[in-house]
Amino acid sequence: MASATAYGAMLLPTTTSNGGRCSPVPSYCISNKSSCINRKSKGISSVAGFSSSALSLSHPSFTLLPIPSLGNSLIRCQTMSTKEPKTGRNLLDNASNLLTNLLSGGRLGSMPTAEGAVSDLFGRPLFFSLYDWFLEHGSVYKLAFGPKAFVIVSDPIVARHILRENAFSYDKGVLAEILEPIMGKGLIPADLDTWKQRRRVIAPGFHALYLEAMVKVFTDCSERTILKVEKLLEEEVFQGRNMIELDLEAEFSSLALDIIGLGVFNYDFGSVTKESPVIKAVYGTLFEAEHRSTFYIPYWKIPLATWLVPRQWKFQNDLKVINNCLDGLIKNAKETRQETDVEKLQQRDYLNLKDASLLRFLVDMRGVDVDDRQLRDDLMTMLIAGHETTAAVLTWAVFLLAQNPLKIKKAQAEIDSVLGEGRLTFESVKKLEYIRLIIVEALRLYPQPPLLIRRSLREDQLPGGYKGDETGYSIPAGTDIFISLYNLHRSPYFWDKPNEFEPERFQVERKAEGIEGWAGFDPSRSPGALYPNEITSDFAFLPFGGGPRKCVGDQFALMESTVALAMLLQKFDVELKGSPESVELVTGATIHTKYGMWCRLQHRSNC
Ligand code: HEM
Repeated sequence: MASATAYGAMLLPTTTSNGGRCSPVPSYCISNKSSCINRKSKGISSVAGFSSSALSLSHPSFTLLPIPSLGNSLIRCQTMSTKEPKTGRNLLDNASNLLTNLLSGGRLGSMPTAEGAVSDLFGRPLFFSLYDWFLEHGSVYKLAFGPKAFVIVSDPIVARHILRENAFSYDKGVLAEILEPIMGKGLIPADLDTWKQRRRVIAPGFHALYLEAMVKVFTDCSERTILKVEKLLEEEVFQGRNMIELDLEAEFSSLALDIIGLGVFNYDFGSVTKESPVIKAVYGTLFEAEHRSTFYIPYWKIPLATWLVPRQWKFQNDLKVINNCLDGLIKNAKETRQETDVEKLQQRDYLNLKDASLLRFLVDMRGVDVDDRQLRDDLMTMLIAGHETTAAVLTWAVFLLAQNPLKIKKAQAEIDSVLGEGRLTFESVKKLEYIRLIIVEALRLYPQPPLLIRRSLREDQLPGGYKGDETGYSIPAGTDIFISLYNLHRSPYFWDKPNEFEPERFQVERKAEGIEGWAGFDPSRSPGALYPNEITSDFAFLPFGGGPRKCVGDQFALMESTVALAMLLQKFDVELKGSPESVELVTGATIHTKYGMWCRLQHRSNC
């Protein structure tokens, strides 16, 4: 995915980069959105070549702005500030920066300014530039880009102010504009009044017994993936080979789709093993959402575009297929409604319910007679929000692990001692501490989405943050802000060895050491939490955002990823098919690969 509009990205071409590490010569591959769409392939490539059909992913809660694609240098050596500053500015750049200052940038007063050149969008990944500018200008700076200015925030104190302390002075700006045609009044793009009503109803749906029941859904679905791999391996053994090559990103995408369908509306897409018109429509919709987020003009608003532009026509058809499917599920749930108080709903015997889904919970809640349209928007939002993000976390966790065989062994040793050959349960998730930390460390290095988007509804005074202006920065109403989770999670001020894959880091307290206004990282600050979060890190670690708009599905997604990864490593050894450098990255709402995460899998050698 890519850049700046719908998911925050609006208007920029996607850049791609190699995902390799420690290669001396960075090389960037820039391509337009459509060519950067992920490929979903079913099956294996036994030695070379892989077949693929189009797929794309996106978590709609966010997305990026004129965005950032990861520069390979970002990934390379997992460090970022390595490139020569760009010096040459062409006529277009100068004109565009002049416009910026005239039209909007000037209103941001004394804030440090990074002058983005329009040519940067094409010449180097903007994401890489955002990190460089952070190191150069500090953790709150103005990015003057063309006729627009954006404020880039890479500091926990400032992020806390925007997301929690003054949360209702901000909305999702351009992100909401792009997602509204797809998600209607779902939580992400909803207006404040609708959001308040629906959040109050949806959040209690992710209660403890529901999550416990979901662990069974996670294991059942992961088992299908494991069986599929086993079967493919068996076929290879017949041919005298003991390993297969598989695009794990595509497999995780199917797995996450099956899980979200069952968990949210009790619908089995069965996408691990088959294709269907509904599955195709889901991927088609995600593709369009991603395209919108990266295109220069809101072409979908052009009168008659729906009828005249073939891709718009297809998009409307895809939406219709999904909506029909969701409408059928809603109708069925309403016909079998058993109205119950929330407290009683939360105490149902979820492990033995035929339908433990969130839809059932929402429909059965007493006193909430929500119309079908709103329910459909809620389901669509969660389908999109919960799918690609989780698939991406698993993909990057495997990418990082595959480069650290010792950490794979350590993870497998934990799995053996907790599970042996046995089946995973809710109780075992609690014991799989190292696997859980691998998941959060993957989210630290590859946050999904890498940026959060906000627009100020009124004038505000941002804090200066660490090393910033002591008096802070005043911003006018209408300021577009990007909280760069990527910068925040790799900030040298808040993390030791920020670019290294070190799951163990979360076990150790990190004192604030003179950083005024930041409480440091302290695992004991959130007693009982299974995973580090924005509270334990005081907003230095924000993979699910923070404050009132924090992700509602965070525990669902974390447990899902923990289960899927543990079950994979319980059975198989995994390595990358090619070098890490050959994994090209594409960014947008989430960070994904250009051609898939091709891995070699074989039965474990050490069990
Ligand atoms: C690893 C997986 C996931 C990640 C990294 C993730 C990340 C996020 C982030 C960062 C936000 C906040 C966006 C903002 O402040 O602008 C968010 C919001 C949201 N997420 Fe997730 N998410 C994940 C999985 C899920 C799942 C599984 C669901 C539902 C089943 C879900 C549903 C939502 C919803 C509905 C919101 C909007 C909340 C609101 O505005 O009240 N997400 N997510």
